[in-house]
Order: sequence, then C-alpha cells, then structure tokens
Amino acid sequence: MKSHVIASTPRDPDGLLPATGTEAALKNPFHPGLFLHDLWVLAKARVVSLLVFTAAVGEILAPHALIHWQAALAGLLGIALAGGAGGVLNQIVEPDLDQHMRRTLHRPLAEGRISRRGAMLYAMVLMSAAIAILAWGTNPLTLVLTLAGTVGYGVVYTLYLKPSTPWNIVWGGLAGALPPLIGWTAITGSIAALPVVLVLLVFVWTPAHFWPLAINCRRDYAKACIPMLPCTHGIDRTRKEVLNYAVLTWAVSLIPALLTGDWIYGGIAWLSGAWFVGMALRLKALPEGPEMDQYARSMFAYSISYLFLLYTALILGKLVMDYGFNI
Ligand code: HEM
Ligand SMILES: CC(C)=CCC/C(C)=C/CC/C(C)=C/COP(=O)(O)OP(=O)(O)O
Repeated sequence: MKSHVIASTPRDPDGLLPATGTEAALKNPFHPGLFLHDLWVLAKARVVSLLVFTAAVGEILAPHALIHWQAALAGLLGIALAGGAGGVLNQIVEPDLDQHMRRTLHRPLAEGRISRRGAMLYAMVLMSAAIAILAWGTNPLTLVLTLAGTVGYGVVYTLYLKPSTPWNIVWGGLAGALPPLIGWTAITGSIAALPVVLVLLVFVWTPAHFWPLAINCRRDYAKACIPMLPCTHGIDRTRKEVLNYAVLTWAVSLIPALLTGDWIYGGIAWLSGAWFVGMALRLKALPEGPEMDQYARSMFAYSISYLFLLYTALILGKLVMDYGFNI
C-alpha cells in the first residue's frame, strides 16, 4: 500500500512553521461559530444530505411507510449520524493529503484547528448515537447495513482502496450507494428488488459523478500521490470510462420504471439521463485545456442535480400512482 503521509504543507514547504493552526486559529484559539462550522465540514454534511435524501426515498417507496413513521425517522437520523461519522473517519486518516489539495486545504484537521484525538471523539459520539437510535428505532438488518456503510467508506475506501488502486471509487462507491436500501429495510426489515436496483443506480452513477472532478483536480491528486484514474491512465481513458458509466447509469435508471410501470419517473429518467450522456460525450470531444477542465466541473455539478432529480421523480411518480394527482 502506498504511503500518503507527506511531511510538509503548501503553506510551509520547508516545515519551519508550527505544524498546526491557520492564522485565524492562531489569533483566536476558540471561536464558537468557526467550531460549529468545522463540525459541519468534518461530518461532510452536504454529501450526507444527499445520502439521507436517497434513504428517505427508499423509505417512501417501501410499503406502509407512514404507519412506521418512528422507524422512518430513526432510520434517517441514524444514517445522517453514521454518514457523518464516516466523513470524520475519512478526514482523520487524510489531513496530510488534504493539505496538498486546493479543494481540501482548509479542512479543520488539515489546518490543525481540530486535533485527531478530538475528531476521533466526535466520530465516536456520532457513531454511538447512530447505533443507539438504529437499535432502538429500526431493526438489526438496518443497523448492520448502516455499519457496513460507515466502515466501507471510513475504513475500507479511505485506508485501503483510495491510496492503492485507480478503481478505488468504483468499489468505495458501494458504501455511499447503500442508503436507499437502508431506508427500505428500516421500514420493512427485509430486502426487495426495487431498493436493490436503487443501490445499483447510485453504484453505477458514482464513477461518472467523481471522475469528472478527478479530471479537474488531477494535478492535485498527482501531487498528493493518490492514484486516481486520470493520473494513472490519463485523461482520454478517464473520459471514456465516464461515458461508459454515464450510459450504464442511464440504462439502470430506467429499470425502476419497468419494475413499477411509473411512466412519469421513466420520462424524467430518460430525459435527464440523455442529458448526462450528452455531457459525457461533449467532455470526451473537447480538446484538453481550460475549457475541458471547466466543463468537467460542470458535469460533476450536474451529476449531483441529476441524482437528486431521479430520486425526486421516484417520489413524484409514486404520489401520482398512489393518489392519482392530476398533473
Ligand atoms: C466513493 C464514492 C464517492 C466519491 C469518491 C465522491 C467524491 C466526491 C468529492 C471529492 C466531492 C467534493 C467536491 C468538492 O468539494 O469540490 C463530492 C461532492 C459531493 N458528493 Fe460525492 N463522492 C462519492 C459518492 C457520493 C455519493 C454516494 C453521494 C450521494 C448519494 C455523493 C454526493 C455528493 C454531493 C451532494 C456532493 C456536493 C457536496 C458539496 O456541495 O459540498 N457522493 N463527492
Ligand atoms: C450508509 C453510510 C453510513 C454511508 C457513508 C458513506 C459516505 C459518507 C459516503 C460519501 C462518499 C464521499 C464523500 C466520498 C468523497 O471521497 P473522498 O473521501 O475521496 O473525497 P475528499 O477528497 O473530498 O476527502
């Protein structure tokens, strides 16, 4: 396994300054607003919000979700806390790496505002709360799947896959794909075809979500010695894989429509997926340069809206099918 421990920081290439602390932190050791913001960033709360949303859709699609509203709430809270713990674990492992990437340079551990020990305590609090809530409000299957998500991301992906293989995110993405199934099992206690397809959907979406960003940040990943696909196999191969996974995502996104006969979802999935594939084709066609880098950023941003749209369309279609709303 490659080591990702790097001795100096971009702020201090010669290692002469104290190892920790931003200017703000040095001037003002405790600032409550900054501290709360740091806790938010440490838990990767924005990513977790989409994980929780996909879990909520898994719950809403499950039979009799409203009757089991306590399990539904416990499931969402548990996933939010466990997802947050995964984000903290990830940053406990990577402060040295984060210091070498412009995107992550200002994270609380990378800048030394929060210590590894403090972050570990935070992860333990989040994880204990998640376990207690899931054990009390849901069922053992939901608890086990959620634990698998946190360990899969915070330990298997972060410690082993990310520093050792360019296919890290394909397998690492499985952890982040679990929430729709976790939402479903929180309500039903069992596994069914529809939520498994929803897991597959996030699983095949993840590479086309992340690799455009990796293209954009390839120089930083190379500096940090992380073997992301654009660094190990080049930009052309990465763009080809983005296109492959975009097409795969488009195809898998149509399966729920076939399973449920939900044409509203099917129509939205078809159109938004066609757009995603169109973006992948344009990314592939652009000559290397600033325009391609900028377009890769746009595709990354669209990937998030796209997944959000697909899962929103699933709820919309279910409402129309169940209650016959006129639209
Ligand atoms: C191993 C799998 C994944 C990898 C490697 C990955 C990678 C990333 C990275 C590096 C960012 C940060 C972009 C930035 O700060 O500029 C990001 C943002 C984001 N990711 Fe992913 N992601 C993965 C899976 C997922 C999953 C499963 C979801 C949700 C279902 C998701 C939702 C998001 C969202 C909502 C953002 C935007 C956060 C923000 O605006 O700050 N990601 N992803
Ligand atoms: C079900 C459950 C509890 C799942 C938790 C899984 C989870 C939090 C997945 C998020 C995936 C994610 C943020 C990847 C970022 O990649 P990175 O860590 O390589 O990005 P970085 O460079 O921004 O740190």
